[in-house]
Amino acid sequence: MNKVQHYINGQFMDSSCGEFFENINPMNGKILSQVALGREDEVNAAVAAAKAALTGEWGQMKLNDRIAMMYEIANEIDRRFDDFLEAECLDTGKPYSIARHIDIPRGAANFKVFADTMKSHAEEVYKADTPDGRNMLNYSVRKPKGVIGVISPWNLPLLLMTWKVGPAMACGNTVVVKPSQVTPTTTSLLGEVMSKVGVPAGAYNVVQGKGSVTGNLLTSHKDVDAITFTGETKTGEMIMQACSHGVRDVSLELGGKNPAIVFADCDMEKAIRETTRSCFANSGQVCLGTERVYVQRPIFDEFVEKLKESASKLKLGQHNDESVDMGPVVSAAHRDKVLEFYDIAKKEGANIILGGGAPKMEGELANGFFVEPTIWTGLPEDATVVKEEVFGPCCHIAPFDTEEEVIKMANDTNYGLASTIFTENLDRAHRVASEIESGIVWINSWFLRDLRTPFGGMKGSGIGREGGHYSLEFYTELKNVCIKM
Ligand SMILES: O=C(O)C(=O)/C=C/C=C/O
Repeated sequence: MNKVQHYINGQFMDSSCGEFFENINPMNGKILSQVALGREDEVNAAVAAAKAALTGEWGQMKLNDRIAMMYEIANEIDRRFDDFLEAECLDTGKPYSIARHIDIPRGAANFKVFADTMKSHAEEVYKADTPDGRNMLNYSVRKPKGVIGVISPWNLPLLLMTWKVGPAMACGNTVVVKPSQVTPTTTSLLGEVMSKVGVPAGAYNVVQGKGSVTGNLLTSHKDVDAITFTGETKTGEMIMQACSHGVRDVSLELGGKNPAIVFADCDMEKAIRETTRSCFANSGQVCLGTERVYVQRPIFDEFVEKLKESASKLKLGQHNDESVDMGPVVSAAHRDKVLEFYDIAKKEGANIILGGGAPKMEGELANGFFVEPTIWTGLPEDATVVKEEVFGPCCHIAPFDTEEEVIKMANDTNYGLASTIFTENLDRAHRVASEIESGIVWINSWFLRDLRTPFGGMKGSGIGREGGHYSLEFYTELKNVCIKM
């Protein structure tokens, strides 16, 4: 049986308690591997190794050498592309067709983009008069924050973990990563990359385990200088509380209930294609995904019919079948949660345009955690699946008449992460984009990413922005130095 171990101080190891937990394959419910269960000993060892590395070989490394090492890590991820692809798809159930183009390429890109940022980033310098007729020069310098706790989610495990580890390490920090218990493998695989590249021991550490135990130990550890987390809003609130002890910085990218706004003057083919992606890609398990669709009344019936037709063509199946569009959701627990929302929608009187349950799968996939792509209409704006994040392959479509009305509906949520707008009237596109309360707005597109842009949510969707120099703001301490001349 495969084992997934901790990676601490440059070494793979089991837990001192000798305990493991099972990693389950979402495609068939079978055991994939035994995963070391991290507890106090492992968290303490990982944090101690990370802290020591700050003053050891890693902390003393010259900037250019560290930048070069970031590129080497990216190149090694590329060299082991197929290993990362297989590991990620087996852990998550996502098909090659998604992981090959999104998850794994971003694993490498997330190191390269921050190596580039470190090379080109300029700091501010100000020259000013002083009261005694002389001058002063003020300049700022950045120092790494120290030991960064990284708690990464199960929907895009490698992408979202390296979206934090890349900038953190590029800025000279050390990291202790606690991946989700349901998707442990690629964090340990990245440990093999770090060893291969010769990253000094202690710079990158992984403690496997359960959020309620290992995660809590990490976020409350006094030698962890800052925490970055992507995941559910409730968990984010708890992590923020833990960080208040010792006044430690926290970066949170949390949940969303993202609206798509489709105007009657849209390019219908584009709107259908992009909304099919934003609702159903990755089995709807994308924080940026769409779960509310607002369509201007004159095209409402046509849009519903065409989205139903598009979604009904999605092929569910095995991760390594290149023709498969959608796999299972990540775990039995998440499958049950999504199906519970499906039942609630039915009870609250939804028109079920498509899906609404679990599909009949053949062979060993019959034990997989599959749910049907689902489309509802006819629910009021205060319905459960219109207000709460399902995080599954589903959406509710509602009609609207005026721009003012739809902006109000779109903003009537505790979240504020992402939104999409479909219109060929660019004045309207920019006008509506400026009114929508979300950190990210895509116009006539979805999940197009320039990694230098500010990425993050407002309201209950999080705190802080990641990407380009925005990540530097979080992963460094900024110091101002003033010289009198
Ligand atoms: O594209 C990104 O950088 C990113 O963070 C994606 C997040 C998706 C969350 O589910």
